[in-house]
Amino acid sequence: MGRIRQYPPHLFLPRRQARHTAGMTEAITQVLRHLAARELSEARSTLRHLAQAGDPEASLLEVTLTANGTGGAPDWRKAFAQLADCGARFGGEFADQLALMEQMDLDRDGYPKRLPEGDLIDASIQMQRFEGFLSPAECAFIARTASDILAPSMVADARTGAFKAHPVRRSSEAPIGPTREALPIQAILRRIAKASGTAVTQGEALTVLHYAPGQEYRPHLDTLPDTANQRQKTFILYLNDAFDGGATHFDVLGITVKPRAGDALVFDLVGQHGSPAMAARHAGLPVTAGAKWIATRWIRARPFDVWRGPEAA
Ligand SMILES: O=C(O)CCC(=O)C(=O)O
Ligand SMILES: [Fe+2]
Repeated sequence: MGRIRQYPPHLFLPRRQARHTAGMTEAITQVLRHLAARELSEARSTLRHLAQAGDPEASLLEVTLTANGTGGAPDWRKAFAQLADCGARFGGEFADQLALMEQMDLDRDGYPKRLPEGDLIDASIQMQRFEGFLSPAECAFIARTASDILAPSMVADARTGAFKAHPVRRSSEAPIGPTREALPIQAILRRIAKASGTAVTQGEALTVLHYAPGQEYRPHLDTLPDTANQRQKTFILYLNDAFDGGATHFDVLGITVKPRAGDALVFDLVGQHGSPAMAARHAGLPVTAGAKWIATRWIRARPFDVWRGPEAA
């Protein structure tokens, strides 16, 4: 429903850490200014200086941007080595992230050593469910990465492109932008890529969605009406199940998927000739009690650069 013409600015804001000195705060602000202006290599060199001076917040951001290739070539191995080094020096968030990744059985490039196994639910849109795709700690980490920037979901007006609230989509959401893609998040993005048979570069920013009681996402197609790089697949992560209602319902196929914490669901959005598959129409049914948390990765036909904007790639 509607085309997403621009990302909200908070997509590019890192989650702030509490501990740093006044001088460091000023320096980090400089980095944020570079990022906002898309001066990515300038941001990286300022970060390098700060990290060398021993600033943990700058180091954490540098690790993230090194791994996802912001302002330079992506380098998981270098980023992981820096995270391990900071974990030994600072502990805290660095050590927590390393501990989370120790449970993941990753290869040297951050990919899972084994392919997650899915169950085929429907062959016409290659719908597969993965049981236990995420651990409880991973679910919590994803939700926590975006919980401070949740904002009401908006839909772009098809005529003017202006964002506005719309009853088709009543939820809160927050994209996990490139500055928030801590290594555990990037490892999960690689798992999603492997499970969906796509490249990690094809994904849009992983988006956390939160539904309060009464909220829903009415039947819709995830394909975009006007794009040169169409969405091919939707990958949904169910982060919790302590709520009533809120199933994912495919009205054309007559299939209802009951959310279970840690499960994942993937399905094709387009048919053989690249046109939208009506069978993929789906809804997030109204939540009747509790809060529903999911995260969605929409996967494009070709590489997609979040920094360059939704339709630049
Ligand atoms: O909330 C759901 O179960 C479906 C979410 C959805 O349609 C989407 O993220 O594209
Ligand atoms: Fe959807």
